[in-house]
Amino acid sequence: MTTAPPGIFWLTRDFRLADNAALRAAITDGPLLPVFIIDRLTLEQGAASRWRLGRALAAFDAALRARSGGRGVSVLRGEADELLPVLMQRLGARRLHQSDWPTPGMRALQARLRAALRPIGGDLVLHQGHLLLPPAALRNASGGAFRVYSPFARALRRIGADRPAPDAPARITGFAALPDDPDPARLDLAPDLHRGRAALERFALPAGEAAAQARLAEFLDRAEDYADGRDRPDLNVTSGLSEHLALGEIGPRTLWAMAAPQAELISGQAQGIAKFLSEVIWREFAWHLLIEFPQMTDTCWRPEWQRFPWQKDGPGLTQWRRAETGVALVDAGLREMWVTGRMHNRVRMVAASWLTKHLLTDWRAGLAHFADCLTDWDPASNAMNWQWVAGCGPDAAPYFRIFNPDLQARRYDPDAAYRRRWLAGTGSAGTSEARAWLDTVPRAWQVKPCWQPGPPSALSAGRKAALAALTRFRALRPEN
Ligand SMILES: Cc1cc2nc3c(=O)[nH]c(=O)nc-3n(C[C@H](O)[C@H](O)[C@H](O)COP(=O)(O)OP(=O)(O)OC[C@H]3O[C@@H](n4cnc5c(N)ncnc54)[C@H](O)[C@@H]3O)c2cc1C
Repeated sequence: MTTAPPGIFWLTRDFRLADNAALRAAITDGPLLPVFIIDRLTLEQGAASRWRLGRALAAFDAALRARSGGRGVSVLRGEADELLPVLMQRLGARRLHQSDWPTPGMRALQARLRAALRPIGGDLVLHQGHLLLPPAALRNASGGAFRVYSPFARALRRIGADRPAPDAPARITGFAALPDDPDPARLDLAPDLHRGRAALERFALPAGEAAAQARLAEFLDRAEDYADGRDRPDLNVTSGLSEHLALGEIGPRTLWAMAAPQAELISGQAQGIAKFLSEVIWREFAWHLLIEFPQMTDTCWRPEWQRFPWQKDGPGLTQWRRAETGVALVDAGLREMWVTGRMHNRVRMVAASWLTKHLLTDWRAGLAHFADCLTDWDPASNAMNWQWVAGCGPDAAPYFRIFNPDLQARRYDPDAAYRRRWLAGTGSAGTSEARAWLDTVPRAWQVKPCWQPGPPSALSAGRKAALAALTRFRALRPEN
């Protein structure tokens, strides 16, 4: 008896059953064989994001097994362009389905894979799922890509993002597991997680598609506070959906389809949900920019900024990485990120501004640290936001916009609850969050058990030095 060839679904960042065109297409090709590959691109990702990816994979595997008579994801180690052609030839499969994840590294890999498939008559079929709309659907009046957020957002709203998102298939016929298949639930994708996994595990939010949908529903019920409260790190106001979106545990289309009608129907929620959707459009904007300008992750969007004399290294950067700058809001945020893999957006902006403006340090050093520590790491959002804060990105903050972290703290953390949570130290007033940070930092850092503020003059001196350097640079390059 010959076995029918499988429908191969190459999982990358789309750990969901619903709203997954690649999965659907694979199912129509034959019994489903979902394959995840631990390749160079996976291993190059930051440790926290890899750790989170492992949880997404395990949750997806469990959800899939529940619908396919126990058949889960096959995990391979190696390079996709070497493994997949051999696998397809062996199993007689012609097509390989993937949800497109349009990073520069993935684009290069897809090109190599296509070249390797050609001689055997195989084909890589890309499906949309990571974005609301493909870049070709959103062009400015001259047919080019938008470089400014507001017209981009207006165009997206005009076209509308509310396409129907297909449900998860009720039952799936699975293909037999591959020999020597490791169990996704037992895989450790981040053995090099240098702060240990205890803290991340303790503070982790539930992973997986069901958790993502529940989180969205729970957020929509309390969205009325979002417009006014989203900048407050001391409150639980934002959705916390970024990890789920980054890993494709929920598709942006599903999110839009669930949220947008509520913005119109439920009085009191409308403003909050509209603001929330405008943030989701920032994510979309970041990806459209990355597709247009793949160098964005390591090259200044504005070419003249390539010459800015950033500090590359030094004690300021080390203190910043170790959350010992002496600036309360900055250190609190960096500690939160170290321990939980998350950091509130307002605090990300202030921490990034401190590094790039007060310390005049290269935004790429900050981007790399965030990429290593964030569980919601997203190459497009990370790069766009770092460039925005540093002033060298598209539609960026003006060069003279230098956040005053103390003013920001007073405004957005008015009772100092957030700062206390992360900086309280080990004494009787210590919080479990602050202790968790002390427990997880490497001994070699020799951090002090009690957080100490830096000299108040650092704020004004840093601001003055930054303004002077930025003004000098601007005078040299008036096109800035
Ligand atoms: C320097 C810096 C680096 C960042 N790096 C990342 C990153 O690696 N991954 C990431 O997902 N976000 C990044 N952000 C954006 C933002 O901080 C997070 O998306 C947000 O904090 C996630 O929390 P939330 O899901 O509760 O957001 P909510 O306020 O509930 O927003 C809903 C969704 O909108 C999107 N969103 C919100 N704000 C932004 C924004 N400024 N830019 C792009 N999309 C946004 C996210 O997908 C988010 O989940 C970065 C911001 C800064 C300033």
